[in-house]
Amino acid sequence: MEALLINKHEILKRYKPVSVQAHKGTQGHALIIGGSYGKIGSIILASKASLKSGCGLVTALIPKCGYTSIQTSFPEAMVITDKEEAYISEIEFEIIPNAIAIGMGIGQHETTQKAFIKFLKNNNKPLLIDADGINILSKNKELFDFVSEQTILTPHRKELQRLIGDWSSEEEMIEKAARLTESKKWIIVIKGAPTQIISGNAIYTNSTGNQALATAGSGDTLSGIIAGLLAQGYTPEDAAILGVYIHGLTADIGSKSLGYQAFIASDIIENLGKAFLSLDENF
Ligand SMILES: NC(=O)C1=CN([C@@H]2O[C@H](COP(=O)(O)OP(=O)(O)OC[C@H]3O[C@@H](n4cnc5c(N)ncnc54)[C@H](O)[C@@H]3O)[C@@H](O)[C@H]2O)[C@@H](O)CC1
Ligand SMILES: Nc1ncnc2c1ncn2[C@@H]1O[C@H](COP(=O)(O)OP(=O)(O)O)[C@@H](O)[C@H]1O
Ligand SMILES: [Mg+2]
Repeated sequence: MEALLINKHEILKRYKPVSVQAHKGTQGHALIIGGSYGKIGSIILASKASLKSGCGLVTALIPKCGYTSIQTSFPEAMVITDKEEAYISEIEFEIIPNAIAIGMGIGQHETTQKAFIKFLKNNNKPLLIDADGINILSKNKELFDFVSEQTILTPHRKELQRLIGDWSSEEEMIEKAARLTESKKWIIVIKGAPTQIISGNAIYTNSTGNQALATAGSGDTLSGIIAGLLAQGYTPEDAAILGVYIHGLTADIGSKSLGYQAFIASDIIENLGKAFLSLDENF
């Protein structure tokens, strides 16, 4: 496998500044699906992160319990609510999204699992699967055939272990993950310190980020960033690489004033502007 470092040089090959002629239609529409009672925050974080990563529109598909909190805390998002109060029971939408992120906070209720399976069998949009979406895949491996090529999976190491089984070394972990990406043509973002991305026959190691990111919701936020980039038309590989880099850069920037303890996932979102501006300086 080719081993590459994700540094600014690598990023500037892939990054596209926003066109002067842009309007919200050209910037793409991200659909963020997930949340369950007590975990609506994961979708608020992911939705906000997607819009602040430059997509033009974002819609959140959540259970009814989350409606008021998301519309109040993040009025820019449009919202579709499930008929169920506490969990998602069906995944249906009229909108035509450019990219979808699913799984954050979604839980593993039997009905949610059935809805997720039906969604996978019908989806044809660029897709990111995170968190409980990955856990449902791990429990239903026959679903792998319905996860199309170029789908981005963003497991932390525990989620990865559920997906590919245990490993006795870092090399074995990479080998097992690479076997899966080779056969399914997925892109796997192994979140960690540092994060590594396996795509095609390459493994990319991120050069940004720090322990400020060891905080609830930082992965949900990364899923939103990558979905926002996917919606803008970045290829899945570029969206994953750029998303991981920018996500880590917000912590490098933000922890300078906040330190490591007080930096929380919302600070990732607050520092997205500075992170993108550091790339624009080169254009
Ligand atoms: N505010 C919210 O609504 C939040 C919702 N969340 C959602 O909560 C659900 C559960 O996510 P969790 O990741 O907490 O649950 P998991 O059960 O997947 O992971 C937690 C367990 O995995 C271990 N673990 C976590 N990260 C690890 C790493 N990098 N390396 C090794 N072990 C690791 C922990 O020690 C713990 O034992 C997900 O759907 C997630 O999206 C969380 O993201 C937290 C915030
Ligand atoms: N010590 C660390 N150094 C760099 N990145 C970290 C560190 N700890 C956590 N992260 C990053 O924070 C994110 C955690 O993701 P995840 O566990 O899914 O969070 P959550 O599910 O709570 O949103 C990942 O992107 C991971 O790479
Ligand atoms: Mg997570």
